[in-house]
Amino acid sequence: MLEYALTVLLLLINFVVLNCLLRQRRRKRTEPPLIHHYLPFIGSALDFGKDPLNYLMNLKEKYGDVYTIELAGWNAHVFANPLDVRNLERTKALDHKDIIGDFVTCMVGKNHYIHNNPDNTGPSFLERLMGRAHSVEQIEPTPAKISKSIEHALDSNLRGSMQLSDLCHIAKDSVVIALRKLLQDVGVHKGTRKVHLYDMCKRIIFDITFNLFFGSLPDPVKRAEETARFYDVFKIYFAGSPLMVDRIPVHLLPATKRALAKILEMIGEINWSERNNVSQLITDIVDSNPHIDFKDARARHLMIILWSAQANTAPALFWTLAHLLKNPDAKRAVLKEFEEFNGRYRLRGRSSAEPTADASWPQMNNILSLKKKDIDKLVVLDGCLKETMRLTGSSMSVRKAMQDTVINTSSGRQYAIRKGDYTIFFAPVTHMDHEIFESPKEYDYDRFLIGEHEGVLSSCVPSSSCDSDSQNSEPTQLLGTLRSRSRFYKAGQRIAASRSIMTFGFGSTRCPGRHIAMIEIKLVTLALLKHFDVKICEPDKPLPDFDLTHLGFGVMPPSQDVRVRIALPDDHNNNMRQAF
Ligand code: HEM
Repeated sequence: MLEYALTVLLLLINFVVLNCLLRQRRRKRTEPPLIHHYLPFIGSALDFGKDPLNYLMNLKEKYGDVYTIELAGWNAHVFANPLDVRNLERTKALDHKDIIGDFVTCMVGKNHYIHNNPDNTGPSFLERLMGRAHSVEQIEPTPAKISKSIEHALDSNLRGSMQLSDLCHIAKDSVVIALRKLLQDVGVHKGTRKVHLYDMCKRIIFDITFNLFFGSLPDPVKRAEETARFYDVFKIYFAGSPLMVDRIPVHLLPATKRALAKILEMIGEINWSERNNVSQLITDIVDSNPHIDFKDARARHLMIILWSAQANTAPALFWTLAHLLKNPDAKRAVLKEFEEFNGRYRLRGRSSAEPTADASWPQMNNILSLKKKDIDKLVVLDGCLKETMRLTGSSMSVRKAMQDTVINTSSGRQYAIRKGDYTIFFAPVTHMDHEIFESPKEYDYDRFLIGEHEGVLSSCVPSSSCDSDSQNSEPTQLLGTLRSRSRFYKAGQRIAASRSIMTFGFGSTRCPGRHIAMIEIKLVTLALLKHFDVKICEPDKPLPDFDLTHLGFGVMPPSQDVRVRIALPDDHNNNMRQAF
């Protein structure tokens, strides 16, 4: 009996080994160098997961700018030179729709597609959404039309400059209301309070995003209660979502599954007609199909928007603040620029936000009166955000070859790519490139600036004055001379600043929410650092490492939270009287 079992086992092992050998990919002459792995299917996944940047950089050193790895069953061609991004963008056969569709399907635990891919031979967008309850012909508008209108809604409402100005207008109220709610809840008006910075960023970004996109209840108390109810459920789902993206079946994550079901139910029950300022993006998505059966799919779609708008913005805000708090020169320069801007334009604003009953609480009129075009002028702040995006961005832009194709590289070589293969561009490979950025691991707040700034910044009136709330400083040459840096160089070739930071992906599919994300982060940063006294509790401790579970999504969250002390500035009341 034992002999029989052993023979079966040996046969089985032989079969598996033979199968793996036969299925092993063989490189064709025109294809990129192929890295062989000991573990079939898993391939590079373990090494990549441990230390992706070093793993890919070592391979680049050995094999050059383009090579092929097997990553958890995918044949992935890694492109490691930002000068090749333009060619990747231009290659029509490369597509991201299946990738996003797959990602979204993981996120909601069932088939759900954001784009209708005409090349898909499988069930279409609505067939998937509706579990085939209806044939495509029965549904009006058609799946392709709905998909198109959602794509259009994302594109026009998040990228158009008029629409962004409108969003910015609502966002500044949302920022002031969210900050006031959170900081008064922890008791900052009663004295210094210690809070966890990342936790605070997640709460603030949720409050802003939810009310900015989904609109808000007119009654401030009900608005706050509703936001808190949504956040309590959302945060459980959010914590489990990286595991869902890693394809852990949702039924193995009971808390996440319950939170997902609950949040979809809550979204489905929203009465849009009783809300103020529902964004055009959400209105367009809600209107994209009036069919009653679309309700569940619509809730899933809105949930994806809610998730996409938080997942990277919250960690990006955390790192922006953490780096500014760790680097007093950077913080001083940001506040100095804002003061000069205020001094020059004498910002005065009116809020649609309810005025606070507590007169000693900052009204933040200078934040409330900022317009998008004003924010665009704050180049030092913008430079700090870019530097943060560079240091913390881990986006992995993946495209699928929908047919056999050839990609040219900047070195003049051509590589054949097979239909069904993937191309990968991992942003940190560019962000940490010594040829493009000097000392790339360091935070250098003026890396993205050019102009005669050094003397001006360091000669800025003593730090206490730079930190003060005074609005009276005369404009100096600072605003006039500093500009955002528009290009970098690698191997003597120009790289546009937009391609030197790839945290938002690249090409036509670059994150549509990037502009509003930056606006939110800039508004919160200014409001918090300008109107409150914020300090890291343990200033000598280095900032935490990255939480690698979010690798490839965009911005990596911290592996640990950082405690900060927040208080109203000592001279708050005096300044308020002087300034307003
Ligand atoms: C710091 C903040 C953010 C970062 C780093 C970020 C990053 C990204 C990345 C890397 C992609 C994939 C792009 C590609 O495949 O090339 C993406 C897609 C997307 N992002 Fe963002 N994102 C941020 C904020 C937002 C916000 C605030 C929204 C608001 C709604 C948003 C909505 C989306 C959507 C809808 C997609 C899918 C686009 C499509 O496939 O058509 N993102 N984001």
